[in-house]
Amino acid sequence: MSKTALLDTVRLPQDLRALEEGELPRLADELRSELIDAVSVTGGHLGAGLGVVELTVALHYVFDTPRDKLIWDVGHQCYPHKILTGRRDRIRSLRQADGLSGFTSRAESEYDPFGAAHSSTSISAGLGYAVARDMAGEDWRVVSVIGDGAMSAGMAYEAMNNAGASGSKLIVVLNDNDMSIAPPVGAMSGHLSRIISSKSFHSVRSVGKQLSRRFPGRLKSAAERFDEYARGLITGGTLFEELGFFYVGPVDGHDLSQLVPVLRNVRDLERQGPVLVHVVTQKGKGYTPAEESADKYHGVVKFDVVTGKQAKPKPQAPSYTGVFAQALIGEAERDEKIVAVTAAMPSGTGLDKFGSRFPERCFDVGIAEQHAVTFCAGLACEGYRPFATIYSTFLQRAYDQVVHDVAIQKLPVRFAIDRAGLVGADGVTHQGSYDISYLACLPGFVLMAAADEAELMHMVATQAALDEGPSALRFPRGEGRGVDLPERGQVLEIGKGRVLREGTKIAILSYGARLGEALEAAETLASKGLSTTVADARFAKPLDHDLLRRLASEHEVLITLEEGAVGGFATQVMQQLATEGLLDSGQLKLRPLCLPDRFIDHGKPAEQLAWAGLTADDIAATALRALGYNDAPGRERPATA
Ligand SMILES: Cc1ncc(C[n+]2csc(CCOP(=O)(O)OP(=O)(O)O)c2C)c(N)n1
Ligand SMILES: CC(=O)[C@@H](O)[C@H](O)COP(=O)(O)O
Ligand SMILES: [Mg+2]
Repeated sequence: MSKTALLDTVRLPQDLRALEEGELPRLADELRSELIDAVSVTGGHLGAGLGVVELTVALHYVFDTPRDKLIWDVGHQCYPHKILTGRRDRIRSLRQADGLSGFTSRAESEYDPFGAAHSSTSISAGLGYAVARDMAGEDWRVVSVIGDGAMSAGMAYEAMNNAGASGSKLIVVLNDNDMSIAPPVGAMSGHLSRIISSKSFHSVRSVGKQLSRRFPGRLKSAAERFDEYARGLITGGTLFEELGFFYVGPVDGHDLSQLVPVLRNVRDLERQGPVLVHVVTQKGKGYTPAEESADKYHGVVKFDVVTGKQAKPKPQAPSYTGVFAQALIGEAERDEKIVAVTAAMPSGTGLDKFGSRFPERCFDVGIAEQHAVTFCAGLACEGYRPFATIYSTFLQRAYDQVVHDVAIQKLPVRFAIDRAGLVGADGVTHQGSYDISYLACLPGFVLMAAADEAELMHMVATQAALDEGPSALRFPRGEGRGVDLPERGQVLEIGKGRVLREGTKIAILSYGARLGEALEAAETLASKGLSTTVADARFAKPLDHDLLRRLASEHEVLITLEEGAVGGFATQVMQQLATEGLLDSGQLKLRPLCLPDRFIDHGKPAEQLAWAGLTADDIAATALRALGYNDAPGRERPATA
């Protein structure tokens, strides 16, 4: 029999449920091998999936998915679930154009009842499902699987507060691997560690086995006895119980002989209200390179399965994140009031470097973007200069804090918005598409976007010096353009852009990192005898009114360019031009190039840029069409879907 024969017989969870319980460890081993092999060719999130292999097998074995709803928090650990739910044949297309999503997706499978990728939504969604089920008088189960890192977010507590007081039956599996992307932070993490290190943890190993012997079946009496037994032996004094949950655990999440009977009994518990099963796992489990690495192979590029060595391409230029971190460290050397805050993304934002240099001035608040923003607001009230360093997509979660706690109070919180624009393989949930739109409408904000890494340094210096009110600086994922870096950033004049190339017929006004494409398009147009100006707006707010007037009155075509959604920079420009009456004559051919009004899926960044119609060819074609060259190369850019 071939090594993967058992996994080959399992296309769907119903096949898995036909196996003998004793066969499950072997299936788990094969599943783990398949996961490692698949991710070695696609890259992606590996450590979290390795840690839930046994849990995934046990959940699909015990619960009647998809009738029972299994909701994974974040969804970055769901590759084993995808392999077992009819998607094994496409697993090597993960995160690639037209391939499987790297997260759960309702559009992809009936086994994904709720789409995710941002954390800590699973208990709320699960409770919604459970209440809907009860109102409809139906009887399926709902299981939400949430990590210890995701437990640090406010939403998880809001949901537990609601669930604990509700009579709806909801099963929450807390997958506690004592890791977030970085080591977990905060008091809750300490609470979980204390539960695990308490006596009850050591007894549960035997308790799990006892349970399986004593209560093997689905009989009501067994379930009731389990209820009593568990109450007496494996619960006690947890925060979850205080919140109205029936707490079960901790359970060894890699021991199927514990997991299966415990889950089975929880499934059959004749008790209303929510249950929390505390499962202890190891991130990266079963793959030595992952287990031994500091980040447990949370996210990897393609790698060699034997050595675990990742195929990281040699960088051509420093990353924006790296330059940001160095620039901020430089500013902080000169200004002791500068502090920096991350919401569980120290390495992704470069604040790990800042934290090494200034441990007392760097704060990882956990997955808690809302708190991060208001925490910064409080720091600013006392004269500190906080940099709230948050990915564009995750800052969405803290919008009211940005408006209510920062903007209305005119507090000088500096938002350093990394991953602004298209992010590649993480896809639709992680695109940094909206920050320009959602910030530019707020009075008093200063908004900047870096066209290259030297500009990024100037903008960090500008933010550091800006004490009057809130500011935001956006920059993309990945490498910079390889420009020379200054010794230190220079403070820029607020609201002033710069002209990089003078022309007479066409003007391209770029905001942010697509300036390179604008310059390339200008070359193409110039080669056709069409003289083209290229300007870098630097600021979306306040706008450079003089520059706008000049570009609008001295050119036949004005193209605005940004890697952001409709309602962003172009909207600000059009508003200003219209207000000044510069559109009244009807002479100017104004063409806004921004992200199309649809969600952009996973793929390579270059593919996504092409889908969005923001390549140099697209820019040139837009100018040509505006001038009546209807046979211009490039695609007609759809305004909407
Ligand atoms: C709102 C939000 N902030 C940040 C992230 C980035 N992020 C993805 S996974 C993760 C760690 C989650 O830790 P945990 O829930 O314990 O899962 P584990 O990776 O340990 O399995 C973080 C911070 C996110 N997805 N969503
Ligand atoms: C699941 C998640 O939200 C993070 O792991 C994210 O994928 C990190 O993205 P970067 O690779 O851009 O840091
Ligand atoms: Mg974790």
